[in-house]
Amino acid sequence: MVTKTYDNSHFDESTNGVVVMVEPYSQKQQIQQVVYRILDANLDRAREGLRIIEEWCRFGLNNAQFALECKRLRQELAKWHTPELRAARDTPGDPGTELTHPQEEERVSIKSVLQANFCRIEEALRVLEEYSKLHQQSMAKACKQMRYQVYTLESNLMGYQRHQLLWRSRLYLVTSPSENLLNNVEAALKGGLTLVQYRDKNADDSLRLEQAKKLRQLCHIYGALFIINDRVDLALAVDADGVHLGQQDMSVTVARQLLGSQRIIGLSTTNAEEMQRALTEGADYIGVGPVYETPTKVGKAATGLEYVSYAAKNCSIPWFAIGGIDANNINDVIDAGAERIAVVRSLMQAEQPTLVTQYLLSQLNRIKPEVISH
Ligand SMILES: Cc1ncc(COP(=O)(O)OP(=O)(O)O)c(N)n1
Ligand SMILES: Cc1nc(C(=O)O)sc1CCOP(=O)(O)O
Ligand SMILES: [Mg+2]
Repeated sequence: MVTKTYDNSHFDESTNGVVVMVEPYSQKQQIQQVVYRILDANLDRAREGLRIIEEWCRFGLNNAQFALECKRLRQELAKWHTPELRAARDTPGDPGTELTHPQEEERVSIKSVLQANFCRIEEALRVLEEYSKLHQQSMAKACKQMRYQVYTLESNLMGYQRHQLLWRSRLYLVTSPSENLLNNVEAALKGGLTLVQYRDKNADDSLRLEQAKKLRQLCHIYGALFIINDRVDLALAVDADGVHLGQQDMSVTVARQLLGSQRIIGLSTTNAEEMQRALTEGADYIGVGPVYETPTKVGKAATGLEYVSYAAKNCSIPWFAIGGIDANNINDVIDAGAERIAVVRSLMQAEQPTLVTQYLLSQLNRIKPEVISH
């Protein structure tokens, strides 16, 4: 005789009212409810994350293409969010609503908001893919496809943001070894700097790696781009925004194969021929110089302002005049046609890098914004 009772027991006339155990059926139903709750929660999670990204694409970037892709994905998810899944919701009984992670509270920039939400969507889609295998195979397949579409969206959007910021950047700080490296760079970032290159020709790799990681983090906090001089491997190791190459370094073509299209590749040029090669090989920006002879790059002859004027007329990608530029001669360089400059000593040896950054930017910003285009 069965004496145990179960929630999903039923009255069976054939046994004269004796309670019949239907445990296998009951368990199956309970598991189905759990699966439905998981699907319901993760459909919401993925859609919320997409909405957050969509708002930035729409209002922050004014980019209809990215915004539409987010909307399309949200709508596709909505199709799978059926009433039976919604009916399984039990928010008061969900212990997860109380759990937060400290990182959820930390959002230092738009980039970190976007990255956190892409991560959230991708995780949710992975959960949906796995659990919907217990519910509906076609849903599992669709979620897998959507996950790959979100990876593509992430890569395209993050790359787009990088390139937008590159085009908007007018002042570029190339660092030199300094005991005050981080403080100096931070002071310049406080002045509005948006582009930083880590350059140390002599340090050990372990020190380079340590400093590059710290600088990347700092730039990330201030929403600035972080580029590594010479070394593609280091750029990848610290997840930098890109690399700056010289004529003697690895070619742009090979660097592009290693870094992909979303990261930035810059190339030094000293003449029209090198500029043309940089354009043909697909560099994202070039250095134009040395405009003046400089102790920072001993032995490299100055190109003078003529090459600056040539770049102003012929270069279709962002270019930075570099070499011996400071607060005293910046207006000569601007008058020759420069819209963007790169400096080492002017900021690394400044007593007040914030003020010097603000001054240099104020001079560069006198150039009409419509001149700088993408
Ligand atoms: C913005 C910018 N322009 C030029 C250079 C010089 O690069 P390169 O010729 O490779 O010389 P090193 O900097 O490696 O000594 C640069 N770093 N940045
Ligand atoms: C690193 C570098 N590259 C140059 C080039 O012309 O390719 S000039 C340069 C040094 C620029 O330093 P400063 O601002 O102190 O003169
Ligand atoms: Mg180099």
